[in-house]
Amino acid sequence: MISQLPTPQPGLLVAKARTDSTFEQIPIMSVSLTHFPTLVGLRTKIDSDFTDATSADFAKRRALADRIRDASINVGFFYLKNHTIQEAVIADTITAAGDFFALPINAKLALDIHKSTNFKGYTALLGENTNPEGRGDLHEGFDLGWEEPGNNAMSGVNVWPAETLLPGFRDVMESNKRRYSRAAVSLGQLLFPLFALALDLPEAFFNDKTTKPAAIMRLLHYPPQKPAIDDDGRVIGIGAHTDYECFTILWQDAVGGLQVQNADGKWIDAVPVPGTFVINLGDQFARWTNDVFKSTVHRVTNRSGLERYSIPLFFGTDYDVLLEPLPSCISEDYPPQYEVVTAGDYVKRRLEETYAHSKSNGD
Ligand SMILES: O=C(O)CCC(=O)C(=O)O
Ligand SMILES: [Fe+2]
Repeated sequence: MISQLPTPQPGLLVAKARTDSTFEQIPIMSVSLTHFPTLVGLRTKIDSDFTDATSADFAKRRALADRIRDASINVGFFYLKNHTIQEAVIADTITAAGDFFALPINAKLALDIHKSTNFKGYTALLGENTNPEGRGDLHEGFDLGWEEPGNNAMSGVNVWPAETLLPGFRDVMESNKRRYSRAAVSLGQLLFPLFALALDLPEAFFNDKTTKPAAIMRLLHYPPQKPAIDDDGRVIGIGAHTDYECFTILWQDAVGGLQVQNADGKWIDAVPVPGTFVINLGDQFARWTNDVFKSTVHRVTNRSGLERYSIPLFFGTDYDVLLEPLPSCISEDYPPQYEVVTAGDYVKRRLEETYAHSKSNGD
């Protein structure tokens, strides 16, 4: 495979990186998508207080990218507001998710993710074990992706409940007007140039590496956790983990429970901030940046007594892109930390590990 990296600027970012990520708060960024008219289903929102992610003024884009770099180096998480995904699209998606999870268990298990060859479908309570030291995660999920032709492990068709069983569910997830995933993928495509700038790369650096949005979307439902179920601390909503792709766009409801671990091991609450998404970096970026950008450990424990819903959408690069450390993230004193693998092989391996412990469910 041919290396796609630009001319080396050895060590540049290593020098800028602070590695003592002892953050106590998660920063809030704003993007205003005033120059992004092609997005389907999005409202254009103008807020002059905020730097425009697609401003014609490079200095504004640079300033936003600098803040994103700071968050990426020191926290690995930030909130994004002024994202312009319509509240109605989010609301429709969450209502449909609630209806799906309210189906009888057998109807859901008919779509068990273990039956799928491309990691699509339903994950039962305790079906996933995100932290290998855990005993299973106390959430159920439904995974879908982009049905674009492809020949890799994650591409291919989605699975759906019968229309008679759950009228309108597929339409909400797929129709252009109501589709959350399309809007969120567009938002992700807006973020890639900012991340490139944050890495002192040409803004178009990721364009030819993200030609098929390798985006997996999940509907997640966390029932309230009773104390008894967590006696040994090994069953929580989602066990401590890092995400696998470049970054995640996460919508969370107002219930709370997401926590992010800083370098002291302290768990910082990612409290729900109305009107925002949580953006967090994943392992693909950590590998590309030789850990200069942090793929920060996080978990969810839902002790609210309420049902919690969230929608993560994971953005990776195309399957065959090599996760090579950027020259700016290597120095003589700081050599490459990871073996070079393709983005797709990495994600596939992590997905297989995540579901391995419940494999017999789908047989
Ligand atoms: O539900 C959440 O808030 C987080 C979900 C998550 O971390 C994941 O799916 O990787
Ligand atoms: Fe995660």
